[in-house]
This record gives sequence, C-alpha cells and structure tokens, in this order.
Amino acid sequence: MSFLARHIEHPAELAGADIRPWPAPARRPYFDESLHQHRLLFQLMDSLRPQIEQAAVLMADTLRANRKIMLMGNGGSAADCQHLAAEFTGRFQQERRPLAALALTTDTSALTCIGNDYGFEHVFERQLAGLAQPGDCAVGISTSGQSANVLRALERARTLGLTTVGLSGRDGGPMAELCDVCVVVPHADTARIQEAHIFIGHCWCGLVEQSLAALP
Ligand SMILES: O=C(CO)[C@@H](O)[C@H](O)[C@H](O)[C@H](O)COP(=O)(O)O
Ligand SMILES: [Zn+2]
Repeated sequence: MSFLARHIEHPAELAGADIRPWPAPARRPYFDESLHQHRLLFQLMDSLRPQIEQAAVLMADTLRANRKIMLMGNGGSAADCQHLAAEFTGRFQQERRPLAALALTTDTSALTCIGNDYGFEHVFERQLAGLAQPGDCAVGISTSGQSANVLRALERARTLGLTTVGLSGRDGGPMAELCDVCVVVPHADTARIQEAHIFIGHCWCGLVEQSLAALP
C-alpha cells in the first residue's frame, strides 16, 4: 500500500492536516496557501524518519566502501541532484574528506548526445551504465515518481548491482518499486514536494557526515 494511501486510511496520523491535491480551490492568496501547505507537510516529516535514515545508512555504507553516489532527476530535481552532489564532494557542515558523488544531469554533451541518438528516456541509464561499479548507489529524484528516464536508470542500476534510493512524491509512482529505500513525500503539489525533498537531501548530508565522522 502506498504511503499516501496509508495516511488516508489512518487519518489520525495526519493530525488534522489539510493536504489536498493541487491546484487547490483558491481559498487563500498563493503565499498564504503555500505557507499553510508547507507547514502541514513539514508536520508530517517525522513520519518519514525511518526511510530517511535507512537511505542515509545506505549512502554512508556506499562511501565507506569507497563506492560512489550517482544522482538523477529532471527540472527542479536536476538542480537538487547537483546541489546534493556538491555537498558531498565539497562540504556540508563538517571539515572532512571529499565524498564521491556525482549528478548525471550536468554534462550537456552526454545529455544531448544520448537524448538525440537514443531518446531522452535513456539519458541517465546510459551514463549510469558507463560509469557505475557494483556497490555504487543510484539516487533517483522525481516528484511524480513517473519520469521515464529516472525509472529506466533505476531499473538498470539494479541489474548492475547498485543499491537504489528514491525521493518521490504523491503516491511514489512506479519508482517506489524500483528502490531499496524510497522516501515518498505525501503531497500533490510539485513545489511543496521539492521543498520537502531538499530538506530530506540536507538531512542525508548531515546524517552521512555524522556517520562517517563516527569512524575510528
Ligand atoms: O521545478 C519544477 C516545478 O516546480 C519543474 O522544473 C519540474 O521539476 C519539471 O517539470 C520536471 O520535469 C518534473 O519531473 P518529476 O519531478 O515528475 O520527475
Ligand atoms: Zn520547482
């Protein structure tokens, strides 16, 4: 059963939240409605803790084994991939060694070549197949959980012996099935989902830094 369905079946867990499909009936001006929805969504964040922490453990284990994290997503999620990869290779909050992470969204030559010659749904899968080693971790970010290029790459990642992590929204879409751990943000508005995604991404960075710092 999807995370969203579970919450709908157990409305007590929503604690009075009024999370509705978007576009919502225009009850309030955009700023007020967005702030309202954002607050409701972040009240639910603690219920995502198990999946958030499991994903961070997978990533820390990957880096501890000298393997790498590869991130992919479209549009705003492509920006999230790049943002998070930079937190790992650069620095988040602690002074520590650079950590191996790359976004498969940045190389315009690869994206246009693969997109043009093979189709846009292959842009991440083909880069991943060329770059991955068993034991790497593939991270797909998709607010709908429906983007074909992310789904294909996650499917391929599994056949190549990678671990797979998803960051999704709505009901998780088909992406949830392709991931060892998938964090599904139970909202219907892409913008609100993305705001939750970057919060979760930053938590991953902090949790991974703490985990690696705890090493002897
Ligand atoms: O940032 C936004 C909307 O807030 C857009 O750029 C959005 O990311 C794009 O429409 C994406 O193509 C949506 O893909 P996905 O999240 O459903 O995988
Ligand atoms: Zn956006």
